[in-house]
Amino acid sequence: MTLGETMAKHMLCILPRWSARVFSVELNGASFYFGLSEQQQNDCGQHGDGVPSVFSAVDQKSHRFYSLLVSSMDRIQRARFHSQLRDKLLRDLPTECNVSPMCSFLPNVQGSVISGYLVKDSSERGSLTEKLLRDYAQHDPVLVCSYSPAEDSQGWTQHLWSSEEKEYNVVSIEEPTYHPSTLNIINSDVFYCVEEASDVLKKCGDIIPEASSVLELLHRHKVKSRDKTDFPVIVIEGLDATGKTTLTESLRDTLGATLLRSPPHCLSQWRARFDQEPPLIRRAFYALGNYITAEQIQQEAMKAPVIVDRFWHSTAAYAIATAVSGPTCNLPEVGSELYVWPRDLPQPSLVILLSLDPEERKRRLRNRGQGKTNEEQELDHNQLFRLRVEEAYRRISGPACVTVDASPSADKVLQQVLLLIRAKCHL
Ligand SMILES: Nc1ncnc2c1ncn2[C@@H]1O[C@H](COP(=O)(O)OP(=O)(O)OP(=O)(O)O)[C@@H](O)[C@H]1O
Ligand SMILES: Nc1ccn([C@H]2C[C@H](O)[C@@H](COP(=O)(O)O)O2)c(=O)n1
Repeated sequence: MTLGETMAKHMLCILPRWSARVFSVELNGASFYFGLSEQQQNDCGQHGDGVPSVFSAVDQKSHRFYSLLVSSMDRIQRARFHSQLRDKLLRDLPTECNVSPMCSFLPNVQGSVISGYLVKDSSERGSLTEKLLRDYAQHDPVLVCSYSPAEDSQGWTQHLWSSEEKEYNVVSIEEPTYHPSTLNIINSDVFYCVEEASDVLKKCGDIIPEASSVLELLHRHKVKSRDKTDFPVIVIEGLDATGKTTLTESLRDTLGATLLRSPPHCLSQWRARFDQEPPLIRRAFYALGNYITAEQIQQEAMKAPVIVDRFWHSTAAYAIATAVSGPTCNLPEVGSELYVWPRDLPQPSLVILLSLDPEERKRRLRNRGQGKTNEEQELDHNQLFRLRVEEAYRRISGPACVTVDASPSADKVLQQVLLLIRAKCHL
């Protein structure tokens, strides 16, 4: 079957429910929603005040809009093509084109999100953009639509560039209860069992040879059981530069404990490689790192207390905060299943979250003067992202984290944490 035939078959699955789908565009930090209607109504109530604001401003009528939704059937291919598509659009389109993240989804239906981009073209040479996007529609796994002012000039029409060339009225809709970015988190951004994360890495063995090495290590470090360990296991969490390294090393020395970290040292050589990959693959790598660390914890906690620098709280909190955009109210609600600890990952005895005023954190980062990962730079530049990570940390349950103010001196923070450990773990 050719790529075109495979895509046509896949599109047939989407199209029957096309008009039930909602479209969401992320523009200047806000989400805009619109829907589709198949009926041709002359009634201006169809559009009128209800024209979705992405299209509503008068001057927008001189622009051309296009949407591209990634429609490959294979989810690894879909994840990789989604991140390549943005680079491709920014490289190929005239500079007057603006590219914003968009997606289409069935309201409140888990796993229904199809991601893509909205292109707003303000260039004089509209034909160039159109020619380019027609070429994408033919050769790439994307479903392309264009938008034009409706004939009654009251609203907008969506033209689907499939073999059917169907048209729909663009209609305004109410904001859905759940932000679409929360709908595809399970086993795409956050993994709730080892099999789901391993499955992702198994499927990318052909394109990422390092994936097989990670799986081999995982096989050698299989978690044996979830039985209670002889000695307590204490996890230290927090944003970068909140003092985790400083504290975990002091705890190791004071308690005569073993210090472990997630991802474990044995994965360090592949971390940078997986950090370049889209969230599906990157998060699966970190999820598996937790299972390898869990096996090391089980071994070591038979002999002495164990201190762990980052564990599942970090994996889930960063993944959820990245998947969701905008303010913290877009996060999955408190008590959501998305915050629940994986059933096959042994739980630590205590999780401490170090919290620090953003200005002091920046000061410590400056003083330390090391290079930063993209996500660390994002924490610096994007205060909404930082708030989402911190809030997601606090919402994770079973075990929930105990927040400790990390602004006093390193010794005071150590004493405070020792008090908590002695109270909770009877050390
Ligand atoms: N309580 C404290 N008061 C003042 N400075 C501190 C304190 N704890 C740590 N620091 C300093 O802040 C900087 C960051 O600390 P540290 O490396 O321990 O943070 P971290 O959370 O492990 O960071 P990362 O996650 O990026 O590795 C270091 O220069 C450290 O010496
Ligand atoms: N168990 C873990 C540990 C780390 N991560 C991710 C989250 C951030 O992107 C980054 C922070 O790690 P650091 O730079 O402090 O080593 O790594 C994770 O997902 N799970």
